[in-house]
Amino acid sequence: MINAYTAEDIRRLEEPYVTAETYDGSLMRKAAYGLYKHAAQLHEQRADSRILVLVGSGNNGGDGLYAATHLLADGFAVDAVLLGSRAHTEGLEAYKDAGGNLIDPDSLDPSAYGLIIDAILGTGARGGLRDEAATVVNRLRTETDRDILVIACDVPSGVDGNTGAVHQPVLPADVTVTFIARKVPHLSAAEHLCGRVEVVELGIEEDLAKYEPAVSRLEIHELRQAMVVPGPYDHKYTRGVCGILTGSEEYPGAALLSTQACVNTGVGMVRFGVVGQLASMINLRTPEVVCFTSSPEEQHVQAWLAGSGATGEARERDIDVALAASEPAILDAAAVARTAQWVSDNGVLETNNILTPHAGELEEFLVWMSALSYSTWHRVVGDEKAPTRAEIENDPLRWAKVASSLSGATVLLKGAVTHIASPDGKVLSVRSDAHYLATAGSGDVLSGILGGLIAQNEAQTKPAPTAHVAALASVIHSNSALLNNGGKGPTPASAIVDNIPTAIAYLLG
Ligand SMILES: NC(=O)C1=CN([C@@H]2O[C@H](COP(=O)(O)OP(=O)(O)OC[C@H]3O[C@@H](n4cnc5c(N)ncnc54)[C@H](O)[C@@H]3O)[C@@H](O)[C@H]2O)[C@@H](O)CC1
Ligand SMILES: [K+]
Repeated sequence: MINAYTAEDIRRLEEPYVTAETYDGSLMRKAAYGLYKHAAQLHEQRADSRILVLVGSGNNGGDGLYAATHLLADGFAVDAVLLGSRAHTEGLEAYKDAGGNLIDPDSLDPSAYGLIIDAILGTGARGGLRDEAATVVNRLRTETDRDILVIACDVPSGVDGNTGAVHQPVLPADVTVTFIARKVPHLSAAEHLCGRVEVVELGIEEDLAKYEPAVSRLEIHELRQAMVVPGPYDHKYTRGVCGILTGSEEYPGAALLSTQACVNTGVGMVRFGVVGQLASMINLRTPEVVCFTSSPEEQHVQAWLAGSGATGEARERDIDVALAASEPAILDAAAVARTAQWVSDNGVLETNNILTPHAGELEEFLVWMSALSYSTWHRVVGDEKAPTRAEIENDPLRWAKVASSLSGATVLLKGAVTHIASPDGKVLSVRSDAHYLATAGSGDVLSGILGGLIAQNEAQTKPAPTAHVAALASVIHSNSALLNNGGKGPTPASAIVDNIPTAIAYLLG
């Protein structure tokens, strides 16, 4: 498991060391040395060009100035621009003593540089870049699209170290060098702005045990543990049965995609609750699916999937059956908002149920929760109003956690970085580089994969933790898209579905 902590917790961890009477500045020296080493290595790709260091007023700028001092000693051509109201005194002195050059922001010529060290704001930032710093970064942003590499010190400046919220303008980094441990932005909303993350240890990492990670990422061996692989004595019922109540006459595609995605996970059987004319369509596309027309309560399944493309009264009843069932349910699309009403009438769900909203659906869910379950809302959120979609997108970690806490269910909040929050407060994230995934139908495929994987786990005596299975589903979804032309071209939902078996085979190694 790879863990990330809030900037606040890391500051708390450092505090006793940096405020000790005997403190000799060694933490910053180690941090700056690590930054310098990575900068020198990255600069190899831009040999013969100059290095520009953007320096802010705090210790992040101090790291930048000390790293620049090391680079000067190695003979690199370095310029620094001071962009804060002041600069780290000893760092600036060391830089000047080494013959370091300070340049005026107005006379900055971006074309001279092959590498920028972004040391304007770190974990002490409040809000985004302002004034001259914002102007300079805005100018450089257009250049970095072309040919300048960027190394961020701790976090790309303008990114919130506690939440990952992005306050533009931000220089997207090729590499981010952070200290002690990853911070929230490195595994959350701002991850795509951080580039490759390098952690430099400062010798006080043992103290991390005193802090809870804010967000974690599963490694490949942990993902594999959540995958149920059949053995010689398995048969279709030991492999899990997933009951699917998706699609409608209005949206038949959601039913086609979710059932086929589920079948492609290797689940023992998919039972599909028919509405209208869906049976023939489903069976033409995926003959493996077993359709039923009786009440879902009469079916024996290990997991339910409901909500995707579900409109009309029959599907509304189906969503309520899935919510009330003792088996775990994947509650997608229309079922997300319905869950808010159900929870206010019946109390919270079990952890093994999974809500799978995108930010817009989560907004709707939270608006309903704040209106229908006000006392619970107040206990969890306080006096704050329900967030807008934009606010959720800027702090997905927090709002996924809130939704999980309010509903009792596991919440998988979809995005380029997907967050999976459990009611115990733990959050996993999954990064996807398959940006072509953002198309209609893609979510139906994810819900189908999730239904298949949950059903397979539930058929075991010891199922993997729900959040781990959700993370696995998200990874398989993204990898299935990447398998389509390496993710470099469009990946319609149908193409993702077709790649699921191969993505699973690759993941299992
Ligand atoms: N505490 C330590 O000993 C260590 C700190 N380290 C570095 O120090 C950084 C944290 O240092 P600081 O606490 O000084 O914080 P920062 O360097 O992030 O900056 C804080 C300074 O910027 C100002 N500021 C805050 N928000 C601003 C905004 N939006 N626009 C303009 N100015 C703003 C503040 O008034 C303050 O002067 C870390 O990110 C890391 O790079 C490392 O050297 C490791 C050791
Ligand atoms: K920075």
